[in-house]
Amino acid sequence: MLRVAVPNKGALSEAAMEILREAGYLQRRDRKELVLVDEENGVEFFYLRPKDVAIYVGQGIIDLGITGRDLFSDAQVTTGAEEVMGLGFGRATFRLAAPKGRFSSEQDLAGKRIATTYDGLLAGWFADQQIPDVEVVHLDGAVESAVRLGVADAIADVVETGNTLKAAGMETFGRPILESEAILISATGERSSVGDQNGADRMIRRLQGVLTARHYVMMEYDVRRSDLEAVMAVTPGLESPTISSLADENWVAVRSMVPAKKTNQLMDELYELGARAILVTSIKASRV
Ligand SMILES: Nc1ncnc2c1ncn2[C@@H]1O[C@H](COP(=O)(O)OP(=O)(O)OP(=O)(O)O)[C@@H](O)[C@H]1O
Ligand SMILES: O=P(O)(O)OC[C@H]1O[C@H](OP(=O)(O)OP(=O)(O)O)[C@H](O)[C@@H]1O
Ligand SMILES: [Mg+2]
Repeated sequence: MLRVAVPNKGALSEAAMEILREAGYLQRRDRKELVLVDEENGVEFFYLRPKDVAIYVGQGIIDLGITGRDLFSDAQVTTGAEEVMGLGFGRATFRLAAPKGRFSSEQDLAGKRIATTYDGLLAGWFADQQIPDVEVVHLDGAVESAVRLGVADAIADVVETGNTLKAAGMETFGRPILESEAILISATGERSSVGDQNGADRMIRRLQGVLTARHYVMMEYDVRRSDLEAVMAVTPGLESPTISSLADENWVAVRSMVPAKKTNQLMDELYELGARAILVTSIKASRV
């Protein structure tokens, strides 16, 4: 049976269960359940702390897991697990911050103390940046208070809306350290490998299908044959658009998948290139 780790609480938990449900897997109803067996799909789900997911997968105890890119990097599991794909939710940026006006670049942090819950990730980054004598102070949360309370000179934390920093009178500075989102990781290599490779491949395909359905729409329109080349350049589709003939042989119908975010911009462009009867429908499910 395929073994899959899912965050049991925190920022990624609900959305992780939602994407798995959308992909046709059974998920727990009760937040206290630690394991759930989906007999029909041959998958055993383990609800674990998001930070621990990389450790279980890296040791080959679990085949696939959902975690944050920042958490994966922080766990420093350099062998035994790898990122398979971004899952498009739980987006946040891991950044440096300090009281307004105090620092302007990461280079200002030589010899300073930086508080964070992600000390593995941060220490690795400072080493890469060759900024000397930085002391990384590990805290378990509420790091925004660390500077005011005198335990650090600056902090590094995940920023989503920026509201928490603003409320604490702080601002980000320096280059962003990591763009994070929820990711699917897989066991790899000698020490660990996926037990049920077919089941894993199927789950990856299903999740890719959910992402396509979420991020693409189906666009259909009619266009004169003579304008076909121009409009096809605007909606090339994932592989190639479908062209069907119409009763009027000077016209054709085109069907193509396009990024949902670009819907209106593309409709404007197509209209200006002569396309008419432009229709957009959402995709409920897909296997690409
Ligand atoms: N607003 C947010 N706050 C915290 N983490 C976020 C946020 N948005 C996205 N994330 C991502 O969620 C993951 C952190 O989840 P985790 O469950 O450890 O944090 P949490 O929701 O703050 O829970 P906890 O209360 O245990 O700190 C990281 O990958 C992080 O990038
Ligand atoms: O940019 P924002 O949208 O404000 O979100 C980011 C904040 O949310 C998280 O804290 P959380 O509420 O999880 O508390 P914690 O520090 O105890 O983890 C994170 O650690 C930041 O503090
Ligand atoms: Mg938190």
